[in-house]
Order: sequence, then C-alpha cells, then structure tokens
Amino acid sequence: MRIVGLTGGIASGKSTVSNLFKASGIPVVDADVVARNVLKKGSGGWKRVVAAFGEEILLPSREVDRPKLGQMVFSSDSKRQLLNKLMAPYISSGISWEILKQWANGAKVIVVDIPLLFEVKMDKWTKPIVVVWVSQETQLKRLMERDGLSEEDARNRVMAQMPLDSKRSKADIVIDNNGGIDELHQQFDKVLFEIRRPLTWFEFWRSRQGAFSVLGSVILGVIASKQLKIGS
Ligand SMILES: CC(C)(COP(=O)(O)OP(=O)(O)OC[C@H]1O[C@@H](n2cnc3c(N)ncnc32)[C@H](O)[C@@H]1O)[C@@H](O)C(=O)NCCC(=O)NCCS
Ligand SMILES: Nc1ncnc2c1ncn2[C@@H]1O[C@H](COP(=O)(O)OP(=O)(O)OP(=O)(O)O)[C@@H](O)[C@H]1O
Repeated sequence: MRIVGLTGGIASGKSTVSNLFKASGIPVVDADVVARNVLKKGSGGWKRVVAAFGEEILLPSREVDRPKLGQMVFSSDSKRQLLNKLMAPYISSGISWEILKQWANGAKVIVVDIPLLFEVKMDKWTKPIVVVWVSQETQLKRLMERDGLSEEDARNRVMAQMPLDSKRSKADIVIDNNGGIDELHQQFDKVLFEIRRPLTWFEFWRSRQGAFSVLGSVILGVIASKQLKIGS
C-alpha cells in the first residue's frame, strides 16, 4: 500500500486538496477528524484534557469549547505543548487504526492528511510527501477570511507550526497554492498521475493483496515440501 503524506500549514489548502483526492476515488485519512474524535465528550482524550485544563474549557453540554481551547493553546507555547503531549498517543493510534481499515478494504493508494506531519515525525511512514504551500501573506489572508480571526490570532496560529518554507524543503511534491482554484486543479492532475504510478515491490507487499500473496506462497511452499518428503 502506498501511504501518501499530505501536509502544509494552517489554511494553506490541505482540505481543498484532500477533497480533490476524495473526488478522484482516493481514500483520505484526516488527522483533524481523528483529533476531533479524540476530544469527544467522555473519551479517553477528553478526560485527560479536562483533567489538565480544567472544566472552564467545557460548554454547558460538557463538550470541549474548541474556540476557547484554541484561544488558550495558540497564544501559549507551554499550553499547546501540554495539549499536544496529552492528545498525541490517541491521535497516532486513531490514525493507525484508520490506515488499518483502509488496508483491510484492499486500498492500494491512500492519502493521510496531517497538518503536523513533520512536527509529530510521522513523515517516515509516508512516501511521497505532498506539501501544499502558500506565501505567508496568502496564508494569513485566507485564514482570517475563513475563520473570521484577527490578524494577531491568525499570526499566533501560523507561528505555532513549523515554517511552511521548511516543510516545502522536505517535500517530494510541492503544490503552490498561491494562485486560483483553476491553477490548483492543473497542479493536482499532475500529482494524481504521480501517485497513481504502479506500486513498488515494497508498497505491493505492504498492501492486503501483497500480504495475501506472500501468505499464499508460504502455504504452497509448505505443502509442496511435504509432498516431496512423502514422495521420497
Ligand atoms: C486546539 C483545538 C481544540 C482548536 O480546534 P479548532 O476546531 O479551532 O481547529 P481545528 O481542529 O479545525 O484545527 C485547525 C488547524 O489548526 C492547526 N492546529 C491544530 N492543532 C494544532 C497544534 N497543536 N499545533 C499547531 N497547529 C495546530 C492545524 O493546521 C489544523 O488543521 C484543536 O485544533 C486541537 O484539538 N488541536 C490539538 C490536536 C492536534 O494536534 N491536531 C492536529 C492534528 S495532527
Ligand atoms: N487556490 C485557492 N484560491 C482561493 N481560495 C482558496 C484556494 N485554496 C484554498 N482556498 C481557501 O482557503 C481557505 C483555507 O483552505 P483549506 O481549508 O483547504 O486549508 P487547510 O490547509 O485544510 O486548513 P486547516 O489547516 O485549518 O485545516 C479556505 O477558505 C479555502 O476555500
């Protein structure tokens, strides 16, 4: 199985690109969705986060008040690191579980959309790595427009992540998303062509079909060697 890493910065356009992958029939594992499930009321992650940050981060429904927690952690490095530490094991096991489900479905190519791919060192599990890049100016503008944030809040969120230029330098494929949607579509078509190339042997063995082929060959080998022993 080919596990493509899709990353970038906040509001650089990852979800826009991952929607294009989904529309092309490629399954996408979305780390933000996994992280949201980890914070659902009553879950293990919720309990740890509430114990550490206090009940003031809860809404009357006892769900986490996400904008409030976001305000706290994006304006304080230590609080953000604490939140990351508490949620990391739940997020990584959630992502692994989602990948396993795609493996069991027989998927040959999947995309894992992880904003913090490099920061949480999951880049070693994904190849190729696609980085959706924009200039900081475009990033701030789109972030403020999409989330209705002040420039200061938007800057805090951007600064909470590894600089996009560093991510760009670690990419196998860069999508420059400074232009309009049509330009993005043109680049996407080339990326889709790349990631649909035939699997390498390693990727094939890592797929369900490959694992079953290896298992089948081992079983046949054992049967054949037993037959040979009986015959001799
Ligand atoms: C702080 C929270 C509650 C704010 O929720 P909110 O709904 O406002 O934002 P959302 O989850 O949609 O995230 C939006 C974007 O913020 C960025 N972001 C989220 N968490 C972090 C973080 N810990 N550090 C840096 N950037 C982050 C990502 O680019 C993400 O795509 C939420 O982001 C969260 O639980 N973050 C910690 C979990 C995490 O690390 N998520 C990233 C998945 S790898
Ligand atoms: N090429 C583009 N031209 C104009 N607007 C765009 C383009 N690409 C994305 N956008 C807009 O920019 C905003 C951010 O895009 P998107 O939500 O895909 O980013 P993201 O990287 O997934 O963000 P996050 O890290 O917060 O999940 C959205 O409002 C989206 O509609």
